[in-house]
Amino acid sequence: MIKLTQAPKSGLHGEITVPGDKSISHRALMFGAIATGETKIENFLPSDDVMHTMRAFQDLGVSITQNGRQLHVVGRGINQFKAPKQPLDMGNSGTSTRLLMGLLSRQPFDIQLFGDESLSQRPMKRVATPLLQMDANIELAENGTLPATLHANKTLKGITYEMPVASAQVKSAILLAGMQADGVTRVIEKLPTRDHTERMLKQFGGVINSKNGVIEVTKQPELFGQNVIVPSDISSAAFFMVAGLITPNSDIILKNVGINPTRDGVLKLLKRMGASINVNQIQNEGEPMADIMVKAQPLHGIEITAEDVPGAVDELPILALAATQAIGDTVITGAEELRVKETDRIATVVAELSKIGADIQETPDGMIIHGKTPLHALNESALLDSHGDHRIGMMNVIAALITKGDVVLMGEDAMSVSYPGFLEDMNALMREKK
Ligand SMILES: O=C(O)C1=C[C@@H](OP(=O)(O)O)[C@@H](O)[C@H](O)C1
Ligand SMILES: C=C(OP(=O)(O)O)C(=O)O
Repeated sequence: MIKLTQAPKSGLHGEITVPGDKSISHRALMFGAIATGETKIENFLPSDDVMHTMRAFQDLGVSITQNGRQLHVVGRGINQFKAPKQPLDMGNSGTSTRLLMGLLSRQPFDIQLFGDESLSQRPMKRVATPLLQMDANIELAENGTLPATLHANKTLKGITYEMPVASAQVKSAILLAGMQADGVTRVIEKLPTRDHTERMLKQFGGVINSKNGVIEVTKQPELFGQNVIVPSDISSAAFFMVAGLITPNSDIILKNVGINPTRDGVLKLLKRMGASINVNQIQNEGEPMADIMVKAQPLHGIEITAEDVPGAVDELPILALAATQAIGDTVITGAEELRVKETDRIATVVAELSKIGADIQETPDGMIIHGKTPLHALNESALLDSHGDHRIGMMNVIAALITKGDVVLMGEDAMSVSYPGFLEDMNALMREKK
């Protein structure tokens, strides 16, 4: 349990570089492991989730050495792993689990995957269903969850799969299996989801075509080790963007943030709320990056609908906090995917922000937030809870900056799932302006 603090009257100031992107760090490890030759990863994110992916590959016989945020992977080539001696521990990480189910669906030995309590409740059939159609041999627990067994399997066949949910994890699992399958694998997306897998496959010398929502891949003969530079995670940066916008007198610069157009929904939505955010692009190739400048300013309520969700799916909790400080109503619909994340994020966002006086209602597929409401600890003191969910923990820390009264946070450890050092970076922005 930790005591949270309000921002100083002079606001938040300074320049920070948030850690590397979680989605890209997972994928860099995966492609490094199946490539031939060496892969160097710069600005790797050593967070709890990504470390579970790293240890899984070590259990599969891949040599990986870590030096802080630099990683060195000696690839084994596709289908060249060693049989692991024990079940692979996926911890809290949906991305590790779902992508590895696809990547490891054609190995000559059985592999078991298990996860923590939260991950063991999340739906895995969405990945197993298309993989079974590809002739993978996957067994899940009766209710379609972990633990999973990926049974030994020699062949996979390509399929055409129309995605029933907008999910980059499902798409990536199919593509990672499709790279090892006979024939063509085609994924059809109604709404675009993050395309880091597609971009990285190209960087590693693979061939993949994507046009008008149809992504096509065939068997990849060989991939080649690369130097990967991981941009800073826009999902982590989003907490400080909102902090800078809603905390009076603030101005913050966020360096080297990944602004892949399939991930930058938070910028688009904040701009729609009236924010003027300065985005100075510094790299255009591979994964685009920018320095982002935010200043405290007034916001107004907006409608966020299903089309907006995939590009900002992990940022909706912090956007809900921004909406409490926006004038007018913010109505979020088409966001039922939030119910199957680390927690039911519709329920946990509403529960937490209600504790500090937000006017917020839960709906089946989203929430309605009436702004602008001053936040204050009801009964002088508020006991906030991460519910074991990193993004809910960080949302609470940012909320406390503008909440009157005593605020404490339970379950703060969860934040290291995606952002080890979050509180230190937060504190650095709180130092009084010189
Ligand atoms: O592919 C990825 O790296 C991710 C995809 C998203 O999940 P879904 O595919 O379930 O939407 C996102 O919520 C998660 O944090 C990371
Ligand atoms: C949903 C998330 O991650 P994952 O699905 O990998 O657990 C997240 O990081 O917010």
